[in-house]
Amino acid sequence: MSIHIGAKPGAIAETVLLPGDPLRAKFIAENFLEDAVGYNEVRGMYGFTGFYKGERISVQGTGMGIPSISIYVNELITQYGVKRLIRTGTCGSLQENVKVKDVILAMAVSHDSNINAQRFPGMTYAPTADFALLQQAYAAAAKLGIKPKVGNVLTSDTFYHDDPDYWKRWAAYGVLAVEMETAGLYTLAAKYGVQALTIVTVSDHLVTGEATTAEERQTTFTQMMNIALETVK
Ligand SMILES: O=P(O)(O)O[C@H]1O[C@H](CO)[C@@H](O)[C@H]1O
Ligand SMILES: O=c1cc[nH]c(=O)[nH]1
Repeated sequence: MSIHIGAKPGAIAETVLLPGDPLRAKFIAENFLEDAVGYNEVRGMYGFTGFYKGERISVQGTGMGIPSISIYVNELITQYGVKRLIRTGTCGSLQENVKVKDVILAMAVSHDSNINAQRFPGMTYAPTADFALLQQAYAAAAKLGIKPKVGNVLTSDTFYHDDPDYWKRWAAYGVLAVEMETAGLYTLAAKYGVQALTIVTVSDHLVTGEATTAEERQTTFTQMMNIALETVK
């Protein structure tokens, strides 16, 4: 057991899917994995291990924001030997041509994270996806008939910004969408020499104001799960 994950040694696979929402972790385990067994309920942050087409895979909720995902990613890598981490999350589109329910592969990530600002004082680190995983995910998506957007996303520490137009600067520089964890995930994966990729589905649109319901976010964004699972099978 680690401080925040109640799993026995060996109970977590080397490949882990990471949704922010623990109920999405449960949904993935129940609908996409065979013989899934729960290994964590600490803080209600569900974790399960099962099989997808014979490949042993775990799925672990991470909570929201870099501080929360960093706790799980640190413990998964350093205490459970996890080697491949794929975030399956939601995001807000910053571009007219990136529509609600589109899937994005985060090739790189911009951020306003104070955690990385403290980690690299006076310097700027550019967190990026693992190239092999990115390539495999793009190929897997093509085989599934899905054409994901690929590019730069924004990881923000803040969901409710004081300035409602804060995102427009990022949008002007081609950033596709905003979420809250990928900069932390990619930075820790680089630190520990393991593979990471973020696949996100657009749940709402900052340009048009469109939005999806919590239930849709939990249960209908299945393309990204299929891409993630086909990537690592
Ligand atoms: O749906 P998840 O994976 O939680 O991702 C997005 O949703 C949350 C905000 O509503 C943040 O965690 C953001 O990154
Ligand atoms: O972090 C997030 C996720 C979805 N939509 C947003 O605007 N931000």
